Amino acid sequence: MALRVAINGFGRIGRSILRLLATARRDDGIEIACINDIAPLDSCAYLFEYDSVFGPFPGRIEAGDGVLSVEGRAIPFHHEADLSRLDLAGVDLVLECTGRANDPAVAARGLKAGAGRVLISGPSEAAEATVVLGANDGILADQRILSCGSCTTNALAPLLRLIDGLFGLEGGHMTTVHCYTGAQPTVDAPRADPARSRAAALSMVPTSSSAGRLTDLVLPDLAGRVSCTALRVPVASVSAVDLTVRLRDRGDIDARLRAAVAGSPVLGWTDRPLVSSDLRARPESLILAGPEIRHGPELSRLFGWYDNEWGFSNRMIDLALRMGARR
Ligand SMILES: NC(=O)c1ccc[n+]([C@@H]2O[C@H](COP(=O)([O-])OP(=O)(O)OC[C@H]3O[C@@H](n4cnc5c(N)ncnc54)[C@H](O)[C@@H]3O)[C@@H](O)[C@H]2O)c1
Repeated sequence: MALRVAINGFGRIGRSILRLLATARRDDGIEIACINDIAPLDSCAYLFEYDSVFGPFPGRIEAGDGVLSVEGRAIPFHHEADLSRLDLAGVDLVLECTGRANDPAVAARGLKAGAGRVLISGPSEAAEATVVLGANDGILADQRILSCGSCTTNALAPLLRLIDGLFGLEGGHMTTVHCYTGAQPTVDAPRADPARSRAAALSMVPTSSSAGRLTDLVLPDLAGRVSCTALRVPVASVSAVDLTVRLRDRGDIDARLRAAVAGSPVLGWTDRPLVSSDLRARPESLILAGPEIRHGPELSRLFGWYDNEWGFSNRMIDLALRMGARR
């Protein structure tokens, strides 16, 4: 039986998930029961059809009378600020993509509405656990509210898990070279964090990353070994992990890493001299870039690309299916 899913918050991640479920992952056995957003249906339908990053939707989109129709498949579309006011009986899982579910009351709204479980598309202290595929998915049980972590945590944690197992990770530092997101303004505007108050497309913006805290949460045995920062750059799509590490065993790192990545469900590898736009719409959590890896006398520099929207949305679907399999 198909997994019945509701999407709450039809922004970059909510729309990417629906686009995936209507295209590359159409046959995954997920039925969209409904979508909810505080923005009007017409605006949401327009942004779903015309996407500045992924291009026009390759199919027919129609909207009207509370329904978003994707290639003739009608999806009820609600316009409700408080999800708990909807009737979600029969919905197995809410994909909570509003960015507001750090608040326990918001995170629980889907359950209050009658849905079976909630998967949050970002860090959340309200979640019973944070699960990152390829890093700590062994802890997946019958939790009712889960967080899928962040895009950067999904990129970094599986890599740390892997290199610690292969070489022994003594310590390191990661900078995510991150495209701008909707959390940054297009022109200077007041924000609590001064760095994030500056025009997103005009400067490289050094700022913080939640990936350090979340990676420690997801990989408690490695907690405290890798610090994290972010450099937000004037690019609209695709980010990179730039990781400098001290490894115990330094023998034949590239070849062993490349062989191990070949068996990973979430990590990839490239030997090509790529730039960020080449990685748009890649489904992996992280694609290691062989040509960018360097080894100094004491430290190694690993580098990988990730499409923070598309890769992460694929992980949301993967995790939803894993949660659904426990129904
Ligand atoms: N953009 C990324 O690359 C990315 C990657 C991984 C995780 N995330 C996380 O996913 C979450 C969403 O990010 P995004 O980039 O999609 O943001 P976004 O701003 O593009 O989308 C959020 C959507 O939620 C809607 N919304 C806000 N309040 C609502 C409410 N009360 N009820 C219903 N809808 C509501 C907004 O109208 C908007 O359409 C954030 O927690 C973010 O950290 C984002």
